[in-house]
Amino acid sequence: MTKNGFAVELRAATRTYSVGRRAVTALAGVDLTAAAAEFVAVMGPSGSGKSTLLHCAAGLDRLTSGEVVIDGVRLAGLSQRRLTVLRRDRVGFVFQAFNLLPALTAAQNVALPRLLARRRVVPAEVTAALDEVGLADRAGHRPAELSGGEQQRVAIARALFTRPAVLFADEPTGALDAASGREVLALLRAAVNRRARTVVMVTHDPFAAAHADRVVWLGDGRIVDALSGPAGTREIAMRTAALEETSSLGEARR
Ligand SMILES: Nc1ncnc2c1ncn2[C@@H]1O[C@H](COP(=O)(O)OP(=O)(O)OP(=O)(O)O)[C@@H](O)[C@H]1O
Repeated sequence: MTKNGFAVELRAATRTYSVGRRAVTALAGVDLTAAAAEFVAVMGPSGSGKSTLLHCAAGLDRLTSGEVVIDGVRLAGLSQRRLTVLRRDRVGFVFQAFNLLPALTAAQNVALPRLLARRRVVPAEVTAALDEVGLADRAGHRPAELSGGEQQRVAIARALFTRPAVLFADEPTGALDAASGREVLALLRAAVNRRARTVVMVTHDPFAAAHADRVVWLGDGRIVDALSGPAGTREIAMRTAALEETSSLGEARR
């Protein structure tokens, strides 16, 4: 944890892309922080900037202006090499499509980031990481031999294995059935409650967002609404519907 208690901070985060001669503003000055042991959900309509926010916050993409600080380290000041090291050591990422390596077993997938960092891997620790996601008995299975929910649980074990300051999750339940989605959300919640990890999750699903401590909504690259304190699925769904109505009215007027 940093002195100010934030695992991740975005300050006036702005990202524009050039598309031909046009500039597309994906993020237009976002201020967002996630405290240590906090679970933040990011919602908003398609194209509102959610993935861009997550990718910039995780150091997978660079801001055009503004700043990202992870665990007290400003990303802008880092060389490519140091950024890679910070991403490897301090950041976990879980994707909608699991992104496991198909040729490796569950255990090898979990151990891979540490092996790539040329760190020692203790087999018992890999087993413990898989045990924590309920898959100790699947350690030798390859992704094709696991269900989607099981693959995502391996991906979570892999992301948490380096004990990251922050775990970013991009629609982690988007490709899962309801029961598997619930298991994944319970694991993310447990990582916050039991391991004091910080989670920032992009989701379209109000039920998923209801697992967070705080929900923020993006619209046109800006934060347009926020709910602090745990909120129910209904409340989140109602706010989402209201914002989507406002944004489609805005589009119709343009
Ligand atoms: N690499 C890129 N080049 C050009 N434009 C981009 C790029 N990435 C994102 N954009 C644009 O930036 C805006 C925000 O995109 P982003 O993918 O962050 O939205 P999103 O909220 O994650 O959408 P979705 O829910 O559909 O995934 C969109 O207008 C998108 O077309």
